[in-house]
Amino acid sequence: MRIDVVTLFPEFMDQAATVGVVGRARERGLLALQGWNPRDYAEGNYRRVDDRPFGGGPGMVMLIDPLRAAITAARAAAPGPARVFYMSPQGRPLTQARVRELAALPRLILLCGRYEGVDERLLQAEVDEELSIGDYVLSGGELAAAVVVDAVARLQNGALNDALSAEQDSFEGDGLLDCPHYTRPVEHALGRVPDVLLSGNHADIARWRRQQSLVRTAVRRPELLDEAALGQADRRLLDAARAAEGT
Ligand SMILES: COc1ccccc1CNc1ccc(C(N)=O)cn1
Repeated sequence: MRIDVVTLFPEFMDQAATVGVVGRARERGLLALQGWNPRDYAEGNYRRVDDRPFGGGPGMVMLIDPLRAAITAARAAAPGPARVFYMSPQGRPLTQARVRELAALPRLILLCGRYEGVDERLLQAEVDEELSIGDYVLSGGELAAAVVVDAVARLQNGALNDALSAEQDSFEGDGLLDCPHYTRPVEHALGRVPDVLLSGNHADIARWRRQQSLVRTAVRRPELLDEAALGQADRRLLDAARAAEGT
């Protein structure tokens, strides 16, 4: 997979794209990443990339032409069509289901806005879809782009060794919250590891983890339960947990 990021601060992406799983995916040739700075395509000796908003109001708006030239250069840098996404609070909320769809695409171009945003004519002409990582406003789209890069990178085959298959088999794969995790020591001032996890009984462990995910989702994010594909066994686990809690 190739991701091109159009941003006034390409160095911003460097760290997020060098450490951990993303860095490893790049080393393994699973992900190619390149930044494109609109300022490199800005005309004039001030190399303007923004200007004042028509209609007045505070702040600045990013100019069409430097962005358009950067997007065109990014498109031309590799073969095949690329879908262009604009990171914006006005975008479609990002979910793991959507991340899985994005991770299957051969190419993404992520457009990062700064200031008050981008001239609407550029968005209409060049952007296929606006994406939001949540209902809040950041000073620029770069952090949102780094979130997308990380989320799709870890889904590339070979990026996560065995953890991804576990995730997809487990509940995050079908919309439930994750279960609690424990490691050494068994006994600690903060408490003891649940005995089932020490039992070596893989069926009991899987059942306990499923039940924990179901209960957590029911308590913290009940709206996710409605969308999750719960089986008969799931409902029994939830009922048993509620009976045990006396809730
Ligand atoms: C004032 O900033 C803007 C104004 C308009 C568009 C983009 C920006 C860049 N900022 C962003 C970008 C994305 C998200 C998100 N929720 O995904 C939050 N903020």
